[in-house]
Amino acid sequence: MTTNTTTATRIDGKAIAADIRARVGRQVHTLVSDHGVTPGLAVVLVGEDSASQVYVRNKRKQTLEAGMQSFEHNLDIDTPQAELLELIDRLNRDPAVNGILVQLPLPEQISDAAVIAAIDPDKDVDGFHEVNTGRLWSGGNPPVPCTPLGCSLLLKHTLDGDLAGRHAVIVGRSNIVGKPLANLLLRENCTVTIAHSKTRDLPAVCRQADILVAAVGRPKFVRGDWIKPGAAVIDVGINRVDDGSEGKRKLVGDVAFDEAAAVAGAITPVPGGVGPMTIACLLHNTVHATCAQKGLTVPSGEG
Ligand SMILES: Nc1nc(=O)c2c([nH]1)NC[C@@H]1CN(c3ccc(C(=O)N[C@@H](CCC(=O)O)C(=O)O)cc3)C=[N+]21
Repeated sequence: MTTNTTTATRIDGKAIAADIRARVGRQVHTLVSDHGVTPGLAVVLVGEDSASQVYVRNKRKQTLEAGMQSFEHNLDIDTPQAELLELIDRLNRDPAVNGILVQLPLPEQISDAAVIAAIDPDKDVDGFHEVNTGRLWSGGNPPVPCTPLGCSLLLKHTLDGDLAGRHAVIVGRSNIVGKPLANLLLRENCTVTIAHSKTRDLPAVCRQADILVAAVGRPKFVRGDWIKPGAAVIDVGINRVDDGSEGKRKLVGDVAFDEAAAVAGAITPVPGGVGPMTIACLLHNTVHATCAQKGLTVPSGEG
C-alpha cells in the first residue's frame, strides 16, 4: 500500500508571481514607449546579512527583467543613522528614483522608525510609512506592504475571489505582515482574528480558521492538528535551518508542511509560495508609484 496522505492543493506562488511580473513588464513597456518614462527602484542594504543578499539579488534581477531601472546602495554595517538619512533625502529628490526600499531589519545604531519616516510617502513602495498605513486603515488606496499584498492575491487566486464571510486567523501581529494583512482581508469581507504569542489556546483558535496565515518566524510552529480540514493555509515563514547533513541549510516555513498538507484544502510551499509574490508585488507597487508621480494612468498591461 502506498501512503500518500496529501490532500491539499499546492498554491504555486512561483507561477502566480511570474504572471504578475509579466504584466508589470508589459506596463513598463507601455510607460517607456508611450511616455518615455522608465520606472526606477532604489534598494538600500546596510550590512552584509547573507540572507538579505539573496533577496537583493533576486530583486535586482527581476527589476531589470521587468524593464525597470535598479539603483543599489550597499552601506557598511557601521553606517551612522545620519548618513543613511542623507542618502534617503537624496533618493527622495532624485527624479529617476520612483520607489525606495530600505531592507529591514537595520543594525542597532539605526532606528527603523526614523528611517521609514524619512522616506517620501509617494516613493514608499514597502507601504511602511505612517501616512500610508494611516491611509490603508482609513479606506484609502496607498501602496500596500508587499508580503501581505502577495498573501491576499494568493488567497483570491486559490478561492476564486470568494473570501467574503470566511474566518481568517492570522498568527503574527507585525507591522510588516500581520496588521496590514488583517486590513486587506477585512476589505475582502473576511472575519479576521489576529492571534499572537499571548493568545490562549492558539491551536484551538487556529482550528476555527477557514483561512490560516502563519507569520511568526518560528520553523514548523503550526502543526497539522491545528488546521481545520479543507482550510487554505498561507505560510509566510522563511526560516533557514540545518537540514541534518554536514551543516547544510535549507528553507522551511512556519508551518509543518507535510502534516498540514494532509489536512488542508490548499497550502503554500516554502520556498515557492509567498516569497516570490513579495518581489512581484514590489514591482507592481513601483509601477503604481511611478504613474502617481508622473500623473499617468496605470497601463492595463493586458497581453
Ligand atoms: N523593507 C523590506 N521589505 C521587504 O519586503 C523585506 C525586507 N525589508 N527585509 C527582508 C524581508 C524578506 N523578504 C523576502 C522577499 C522575497 C523572498 C523570496 O523570494 N524567497 C524565495 C526563496 C529565496 C531563497 O531561496 O532564499 C521563496 O520563498 O521561494 C524571501 C524574502 C522581503 N523582506
